[in-house]
Amino acid sequence: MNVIETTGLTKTYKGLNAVDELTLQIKPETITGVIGRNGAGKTTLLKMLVGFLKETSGEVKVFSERPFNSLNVSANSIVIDDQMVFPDSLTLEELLKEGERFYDGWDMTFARKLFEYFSFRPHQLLKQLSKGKKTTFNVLFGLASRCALTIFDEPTTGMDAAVRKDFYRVLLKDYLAHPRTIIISSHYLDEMEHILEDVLLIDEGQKVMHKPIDDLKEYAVSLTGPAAVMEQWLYDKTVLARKLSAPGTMQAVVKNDFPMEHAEKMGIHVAPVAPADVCIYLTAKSEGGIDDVLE
Ligand SMILES: Nc1ncnc2c1ncn2[C@@H]1O[C@H](COP(=O)(O)OP(=O)(O)OP(=O)(O)O)[C@@H](O)[C@H]1O
Repeated sequence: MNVIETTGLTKTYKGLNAVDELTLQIKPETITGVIGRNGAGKTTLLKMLVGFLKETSGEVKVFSERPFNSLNVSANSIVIDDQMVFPDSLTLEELLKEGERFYDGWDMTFARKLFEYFSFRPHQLLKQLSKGKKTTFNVLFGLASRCALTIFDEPTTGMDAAVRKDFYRVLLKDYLAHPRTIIISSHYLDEMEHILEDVLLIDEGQKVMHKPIDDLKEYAVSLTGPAAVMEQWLYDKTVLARKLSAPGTMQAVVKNDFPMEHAEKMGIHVAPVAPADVCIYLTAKSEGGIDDVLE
């Protein structure tokens, strides 16, 4: 049975559908990346999944229950984001103890190992930490909770590259040892694609695609060749983007649903397109880029 099921899920703010008729299913024991441009509706969706926000219409079920006001959903899920609110007066050590008290699956040994590895001190207060260290503590808290549904919303904001790398590594290792349903919303798909099983791409509140990461890796290819040949070749292809890359040469990104040898025979060079780039092309607002603004 699915851990998450939504049908026509919608959240409206003053006439704007932040999440718009979203229908989706997430299986247990998967790591799903939620990807989308700024304002796509990621946070709004994630907050509805854990019952922080009430849906405007449609249906959302988590562990077969409507999350809003559900004690069962709140005891078995956690959202890690930069708006996590912990009591100001508690030390980091006391916060770990609160985590242990609240979450049945909390692993204090694991929490303390991470605590030591990231050089936290027991008597520190969260508000005294730097931005990156605060995020790291939040992530530690989320990992140690071992919640059946663990959601990280932009978890790496403020972390330096080395800590981000550690985070992906410890998340994957801990997930393999203790499988659970994990959702990560992030703008860094390229950094974390190796830990994902599925990708949910949303744009303007709607689902653009929900696929295994391996399918996304093969979703599109980049073609480069003489402009005249390319023009002809592209007429029956699904073109995600195209541009003249040099005089007489055209580059295009197209859906990978044709035999590549045909293109190569025409003198067209075929190259893979990274999943992060596929997501950018699929949610691009127009054919141009920032350079057009400067012209
Ligand atoms: N409390 C609110 N009141 C009014 N509009 C809101 C509110 N929260 C979010 N929105 C709007 O809903 C849309 C989706 O916002 P959301 O925060 O879910 O996007 P996001 O994909 O998480 O964006 P980002 O990547 O920038 O964090 C945006 O247009 C945002 O302005």
